[in-house]
Amino acid sequence: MEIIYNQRQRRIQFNSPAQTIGVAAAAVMLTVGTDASSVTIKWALSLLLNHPKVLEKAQTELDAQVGTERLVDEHDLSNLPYLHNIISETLQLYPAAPMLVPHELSDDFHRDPNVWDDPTSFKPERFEGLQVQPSRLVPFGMGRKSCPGSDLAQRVVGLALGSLIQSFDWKRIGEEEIDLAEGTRVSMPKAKPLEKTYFRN
Ligand code: HEM
Repeated sequence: MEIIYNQRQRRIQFNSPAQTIGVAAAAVMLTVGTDASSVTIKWALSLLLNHPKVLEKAQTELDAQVGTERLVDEHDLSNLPYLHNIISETLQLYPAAPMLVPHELSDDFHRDPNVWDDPTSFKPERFEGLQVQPSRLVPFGMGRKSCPGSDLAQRVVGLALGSLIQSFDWKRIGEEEIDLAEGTRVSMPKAKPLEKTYFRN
């Protein structure tokens, strides 16, 4: 591909309209991919705030595997199965890019009671011992057109979520549970923004 910088007009040109469309589409996908990852982190934190015992278990795993002197890094991820289970369960319940998959027939495929026991409950334990590969999760799509960013997304979400769990003791502001209503953008954000109080002893 030939990319030309047009100095007078101060803009980058591609040598065909098809290339321009291709590069624009890639930029959109990268933006949507980044958005999907950050939306997934917010859903995971919201679910953890509503399930303090799961949060405590994740913190215990991080403290045992990584310790309290440093933040989680990429090499630790393979030793943090429970953190992965939380991410898998979050993606099953709130897949961050449902509107990217126009060829999916059922909008509730990720909560199918024929596939998942008690599908609407947040139970990361259901993935225990399953060795789930990110690319095999339905929220990343299936087959040849499945998400090429699934591995990256799992790492980014794992590192960000792990660091947030390590660094703060997350608590809800009051007794009331976090509202888990779904918004309507492409990456299915939370309808209501996540508010929280947090501290780490
Ligand atoms: C939690 C985060 C993410 C989720 C849930 C997600 C989900 C999806 C889904 C459902 C598709 C459509 C698959 C299909 O058509 O069957 C898709 C496509 C795609 N995703 Fe992701 N994605 C995420 C993160 C990312 C990241 C981080 C990147 C890249 C940096 C990325 C790049 C792409 C690209 C380029 C496509 C289009 C593939 C094609 O049409 O051939 N995604 N993603």
